[in-house]
Amino acid sequence: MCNGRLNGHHQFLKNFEQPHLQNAKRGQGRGFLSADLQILHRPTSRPELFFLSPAGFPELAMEDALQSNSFAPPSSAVLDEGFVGSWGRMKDPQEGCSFSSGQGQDLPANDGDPFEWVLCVPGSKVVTSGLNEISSRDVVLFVNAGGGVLDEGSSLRIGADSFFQGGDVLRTDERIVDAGSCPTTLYQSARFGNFSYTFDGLAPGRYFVDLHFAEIVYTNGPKGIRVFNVFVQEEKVLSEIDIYAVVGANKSLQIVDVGVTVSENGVICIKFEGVHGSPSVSGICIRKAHTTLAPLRKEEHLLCKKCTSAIEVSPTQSRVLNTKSTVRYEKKIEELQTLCKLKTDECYEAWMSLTDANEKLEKLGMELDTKFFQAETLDQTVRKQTDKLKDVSAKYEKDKKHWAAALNQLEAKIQAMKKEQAELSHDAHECTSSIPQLNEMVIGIQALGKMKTMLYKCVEYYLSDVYFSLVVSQCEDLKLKYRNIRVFCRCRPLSKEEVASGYATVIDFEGAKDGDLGLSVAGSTKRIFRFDRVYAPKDDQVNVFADASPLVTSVLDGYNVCIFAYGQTGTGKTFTMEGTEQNRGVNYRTLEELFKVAKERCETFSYNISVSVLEVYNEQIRDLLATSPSSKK
Ligand SMILES: Nc1ncnc2c1ncn2[C@@H]1O[C@H](COP(=O)(O)OP(=O)(O)OP(=O)(O)O)[C@@H](O)[C@H]1O
Repeated sequence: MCNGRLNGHHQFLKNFEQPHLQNAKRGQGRGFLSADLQILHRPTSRPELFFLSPAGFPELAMEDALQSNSFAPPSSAVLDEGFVGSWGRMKDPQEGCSFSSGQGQDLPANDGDPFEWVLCVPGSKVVTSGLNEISSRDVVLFVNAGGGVLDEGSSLRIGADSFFQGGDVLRTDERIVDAGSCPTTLYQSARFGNFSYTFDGLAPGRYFVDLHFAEIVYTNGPKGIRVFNVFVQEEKVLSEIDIYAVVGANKSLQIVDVGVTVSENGVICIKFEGVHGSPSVSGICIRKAHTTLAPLRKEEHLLCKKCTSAIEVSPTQSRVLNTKSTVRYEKKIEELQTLCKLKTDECYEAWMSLTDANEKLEKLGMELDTKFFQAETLDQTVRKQTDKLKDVSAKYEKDKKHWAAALNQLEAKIQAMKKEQAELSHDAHECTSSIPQLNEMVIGIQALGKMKTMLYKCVEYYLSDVYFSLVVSQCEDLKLKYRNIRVFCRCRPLSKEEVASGYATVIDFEGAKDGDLGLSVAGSTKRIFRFDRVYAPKDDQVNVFADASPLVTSVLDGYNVCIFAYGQTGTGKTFTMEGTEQNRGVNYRTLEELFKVAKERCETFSYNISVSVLEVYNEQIRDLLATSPSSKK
């Protein structure tokens, strides 16, 4: 914003004598209308122009002012203590003009803020672009903070870091620029952290302290990352210094001529206090002040944070600034108090909300515990069930193996039985075809036909002894010859008509289960007839077929079988063989059994079944299924 010191000793007028200012004074540049204009130019990479006019601020053509290269930068500028007038400021012409102005002691401000200042001891100054040669004669002590001895052939000898308490060491190999007469290596090391220096053994008197800084860690900033205060003999000499903000990284920054008085104890104590981040220092130089210092004027030095210029202000200006600062800080305090109340309210609300949330959380925690317990119980149950399942699975696997083995054995047995059956079947066929007595069997059947006649006679003549003996003897004879012939006797119950007519049964079924049939005729002794089996009236169709069914299986095994019913008219032949639809007789049941067994054996045997229906009547055979009358016989 402004360059050099405004020392308030009428140099204002002196500067007016300088050629470049005279040019401006004379208004030789286009648009300079006021003869009382003072132009201060800061020779930095970001040029800014600072205009002062004790007799009212002129209307300037800013572009003209910027384009005017006729003036050289002054080494210092002046602001008179009694200065009453106008000021103006113009920033960075490369980025476009911005302009502000003010009146009288209302010095140029930075964005409306009166001063952002960091240097606060009288007499000291900031050097940002290298220090002029330091006279080694004046140097009492020079330490390289964080580093070793620096000689480098110059007359100035810088000692190794000492007299410090606390802190750590920083180093860099980066190149340091703008070190001036000091060796650049001085700035390549630093002491940082929580530290202080106590220099002792000094003769009482006045000294100057120079502080050397460089930002070698946060080389990309940002601003504000390392801000700190410096105290010399408990007096704050630097307030909120931000090295990076002032000079950037790897560049020297020096605060020189910090005046200090050493008392009888011979000690200079320098303390560093971090505001943001850790403080750091690269070097400390203590020089003897040879001249008797004039009594300190109550002036203050200000440093613009943006342009790093040191500004020396008078007590009057300082008072104005202090008042403004006080007002500003009071306003800020008020704002902060309001903000604080707001935050307190917010905190209370947040606290209430937190309490509520805690209660809910506690409740949820209890629910969680319950759920956890339930889950544990379920887990145990599941584990038990799993164990049981494992047992069952193991048992199942064992049984499976057992039954698989048993099945294999059974299959082997079945195979063996099938083979045996096939052999037997084969044998049976051979046997059937080679039965030598087949003709005799036919004769036997014919004999049975004769028996029919005899039985008729038996029944008609109430079974006379002669016939009966004949039948019995012939039966015995047939039994001996043909053991496969069985004779069953079935006696039907008396019909309703017979009962109504007063008939009574003459048959005694006492020995029926042994195959004996007794006839009780009045006036004569009881006669016994023997059969393979006798069916009483109470025996039904199922009982009768139970004895016939094994013969059916014999048929499918290859044997010839003949079942026929024989008897007097009305004795129940048709009922026994055919039966009724609801109560099937032997014929139907035989066919059912035939098909059933044939189906069971279908994988082993294939059967052809044919049916013929014949009527034998009066020695005549008639085909009941014949379609034409001629083929009936
Ligand atoms: N066991 C029985 N139980 C009940 N009723 C029977 C029984 N046997 C036969 N009957 C009945 O007796 C009657 C005569 O029977 P069925 O017609 O079967 O005799 P049949 O010997 O065939 O006669 P035919 O030689 O004249 O044809 C029929 O009404 C029949 O229902």
